[in-house]
Amino acid sequence: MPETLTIDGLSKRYGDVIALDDLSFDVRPGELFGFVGSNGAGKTTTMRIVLGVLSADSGRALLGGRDIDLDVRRTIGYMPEERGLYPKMKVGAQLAYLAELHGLSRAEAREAVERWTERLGISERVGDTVDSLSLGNQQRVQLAAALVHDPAVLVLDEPFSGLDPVAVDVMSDVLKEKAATGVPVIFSSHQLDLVQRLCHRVGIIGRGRMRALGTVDELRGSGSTRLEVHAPDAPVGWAAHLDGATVLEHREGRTVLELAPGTDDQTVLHAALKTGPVHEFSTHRPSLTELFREVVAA
Ligand SMILES: Nc1ncnc2c1ncn2[C@@H]1O[C@H](COP(=O)(O)OP(=O)(O)OP(=O)(O)O)[C@@H](O)[C@H]1O
Repeated sequence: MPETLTIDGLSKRYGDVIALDDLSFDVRPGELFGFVGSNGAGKTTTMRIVLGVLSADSGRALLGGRDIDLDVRRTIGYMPEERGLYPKMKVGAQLAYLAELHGLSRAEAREAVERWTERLGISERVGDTVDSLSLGNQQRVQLAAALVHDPAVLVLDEPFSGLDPVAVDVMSDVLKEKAATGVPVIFSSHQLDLVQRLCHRVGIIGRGRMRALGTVDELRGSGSTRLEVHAPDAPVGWAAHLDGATVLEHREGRTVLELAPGTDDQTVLHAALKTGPVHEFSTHRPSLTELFREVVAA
């Protein structure tokens, strides 16, 4: 039965560095959750604590309300940032070994290795050692390693970094499919266009705290809205006194305004129409990348 992954008040210091500061969020069954943040924001630290390879100073990680002990940990599919494959071992043997380590019988392991190497486009490489593969193919093997034991939750640290566009598509499809079966999937990434396209919800972490959390639409709707108005007869200062609107630029009848959350854009349109014809009136919602910059700079 699919279960929720809960991060509950995690704090972690390394000496004077506060890596995590009372961090809480959850990843729900069937959800693709994008975990984004600047370098050093605390993503890897969080994921390592979830896996139990690092201990928190305080707070807990839970799966289905249960502490993540050794038994629960075996049900997690994990792709560590530093990757974790044995370079001299053959791909097929390594994946089968990992599957058996997670409790599959030999026959089940063989079947799972065949299925996932086929799905991830590396079936011709099962007899090769990991270190003879390109980095992108090693990453596909790493994803196969996270999947062969049919995990109850997927925790992936930068699974998309260094992949070619075809591999990005394969990785995206596999993550979507896993989520569609009810598995909670969390992955970190700096590729925000990809996160925007793929994820149900996104958490932006900064200096160890969750700075923004929600669906992509919620996040983009919560930021400031920009409006571009082309009113050729509008004099300079026509929008200077509109409540909730800040003029960012005014040039040759084109005005770019930033609207505070909750400001009605129709008020701006009425004001523009009072100056003469309005040839263009368009809203521009911030992309996840623009929003990220705002949140991180705050
Ligand atoms: N073993 C360690 N010893 C000391 N400080 C550490 C250690 N591991 C992480 N840190 C510090 O903890 C903070 C969080 O690091 P973390 O690796 O979790 O960030 P991240 O969000 O994964 O970054 P990136 O996007 O660069 O991978 C950083 O300031 C980092 O320098």
